[in-house]
Amino acid sequence: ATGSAPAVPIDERFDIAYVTPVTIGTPPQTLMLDFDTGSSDLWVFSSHMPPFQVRGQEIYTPDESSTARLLEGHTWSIMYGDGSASRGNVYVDTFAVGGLTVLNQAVQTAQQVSASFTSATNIDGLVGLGFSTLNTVRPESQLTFFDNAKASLDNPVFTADLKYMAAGTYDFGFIDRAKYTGEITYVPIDPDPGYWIFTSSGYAVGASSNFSATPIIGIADTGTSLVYLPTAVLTAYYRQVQGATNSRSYGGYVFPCDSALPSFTFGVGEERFTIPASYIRYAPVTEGSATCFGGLQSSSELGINIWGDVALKAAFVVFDSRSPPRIGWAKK
Ligand SMILES: Cc1cc(CN)n(C)n1
Repeated sequence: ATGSAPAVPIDERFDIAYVTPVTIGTPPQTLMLDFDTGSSDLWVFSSHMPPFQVRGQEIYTPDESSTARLLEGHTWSIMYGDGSASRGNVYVDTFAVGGLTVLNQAVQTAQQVSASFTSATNIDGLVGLGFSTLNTVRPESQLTFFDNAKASLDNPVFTADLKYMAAGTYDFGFIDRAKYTGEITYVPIDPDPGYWIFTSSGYAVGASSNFSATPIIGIADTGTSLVYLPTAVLTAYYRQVQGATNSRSYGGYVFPCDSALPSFTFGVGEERFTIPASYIRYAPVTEGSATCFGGLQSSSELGINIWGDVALKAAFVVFDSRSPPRIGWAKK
């Protein structure tokens, strides 16, 4: 089996996050979920939430699904790197995305979500594509949809083709030769922490002229908007940007929106990927401001480097969960 589904930006002005249509239950209930390689819970806004926490999101109502079964005594609770959080109980039900159907998928129904989820009116929940060891359901942790689907997939892989201010694609079970150019460069993944962790071979400010060959261990995270890298890399980059400052009040590097920006190049093995300046001129700090927030930010507070959407949309990325797992990067 194979599947293919769109990854649609939730905002037409900035690539804050991408959502993908899925159906849950019988008859099918359609929700738009954020496919997140940086976590491993499949959770949804639900009929179990207080109405004031729902602001336009679609909700899953298990009582209206003839195939929903409560997973007795099971609960979940998750907090993400950005401080957002949610928790609730658990059902199993039929889950379908891009032509793929998984019976008895654990669907975590929210009872509480934090304010930032309530404000994200175009995100109805998340589909974790990390390793199932990270799943937060207790007393028995649950498998991701990808782990449940894997045995029936033509190949145990999924790919991310995210795009700048446009709809991209998640493919499951196959690698679409038409979505990339040249060859795919694969590097090993350390699955133990549960993330898609790999080592980048270095970086350059601008094109890959002055490339610094220095290993950068980080996670490929489709659920994070920006790129978070070590301070040394950030100072090397923003030193080239007129008026750039690391703003405590805005919580990161900002610069005048009309400043010239270099591109940013990162290495995967011998291959070099360049993030265009337009991706790094991420968004005005507030609507209409002449100050812009950078797409490259510091990882010093996070304890881990993150290759989020700003980097992922510069490439075609293969998440290959063969044994041992690996990640592949190709130009497009
Ligand atoms: C909701 C959410 C998901 C992620 C990435 N794993 N973050 C940082 N926030």
